[in-house]
Amino acid sequence: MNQPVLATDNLSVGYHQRRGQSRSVLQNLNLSLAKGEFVCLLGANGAGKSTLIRTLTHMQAPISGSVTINQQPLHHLSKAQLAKQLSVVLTDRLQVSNLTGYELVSLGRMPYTNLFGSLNQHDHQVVRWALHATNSDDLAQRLLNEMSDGERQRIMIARALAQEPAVMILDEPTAFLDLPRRVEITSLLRKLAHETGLSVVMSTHDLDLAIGSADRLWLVFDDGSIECGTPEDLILDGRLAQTFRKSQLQFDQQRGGFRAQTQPIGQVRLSANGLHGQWMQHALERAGYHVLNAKQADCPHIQQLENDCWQVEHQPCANIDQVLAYLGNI
Ligand SMILES: Nc1ncnc2c1ncn2[C@@H]1O[C@H](COP(=O)(O)OP(=O)(O)OP(=O)(O)O)[C@@H](O)[C@H]1O
Repeated sequence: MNQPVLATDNLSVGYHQRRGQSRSVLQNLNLSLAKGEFVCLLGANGAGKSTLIRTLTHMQAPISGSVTINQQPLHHLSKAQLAKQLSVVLTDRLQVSNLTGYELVSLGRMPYTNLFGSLNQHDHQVVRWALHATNSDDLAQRLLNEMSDGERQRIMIARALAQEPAVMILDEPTAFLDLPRRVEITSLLRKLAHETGLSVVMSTHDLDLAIGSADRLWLVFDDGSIECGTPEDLILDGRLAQTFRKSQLQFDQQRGGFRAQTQPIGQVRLSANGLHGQWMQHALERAGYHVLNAKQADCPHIQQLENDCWQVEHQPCANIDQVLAYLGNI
């Protein structure tokens, strides 16, 4: 395997307390991030994601162990050297200001500019490239305080990209966004990783998006460890379900999502296929039924006649709503 771009060696992260004591939140981490890899960091609230991100980005000292970037320990790098290797996008609602998008992205060139911060031709080229790569050309002349949260997040990613780092680390970049914008930002980060060779770690609570787009997940467990793997391996071997086992949720291995753990209100048998069949199953489970497809079950049988045309026992139903209503009256 190629050398990792970012790696941790027996890293423990946490907080120093009074009287020289320390409280570690995550321990003995040996993480590695490859070139061009897109990783999502997942874990329950308070699991330690932000603490890890602050430590990986040198904003907080480790309790023990070390972090290296391109084989160099973080603490050996000057601020400017580190900024050329690593850029950070934090959770906090972005501070609105009267800078234009272009001016903000230009700030990403600070590690490369002279004392006065003047940009040369190459710097301007990189700024324009970063704007373009994040689909933000149209934001260049717009004021930050006139942008939506999604637009501001894109421009913050462009600023981080203008640093031309090897690694970009983002703490919940999709936290304040609606679903289409969350999908847009996640796809953008994945694309940047795969097309430009940037290595990206983003923490998120968007399980579906993480499963659907990350090359690997870093899963934070409540014992302070982190398990790494492809989303599919972590689903199949049950580790993803285990991460959130304390919450009253059940992980659905088939669909790759969590469901509230509830007692089923009854059993039904479903004979259906295709898209309509999938959504019928979804509706039945949402309504609280345990759905079987085995023939032996002695329970109401829902049969698909064609697309959204159903028969429950001998009752024809024209849509899912009618099936649920009929079942409710049996
Ligand atoms: N400044 C601090 N001093 C001491 N303990 C802290 C500090 N900040 C966070 N913690 C504790 O460290 C643990 C991990 O917090 P952290 O914010 O890293 O979790 P998280 O996974 O990012 O949570 P969330 O998903 O809610 O953002 C928590 O128990 C938290 O209370």
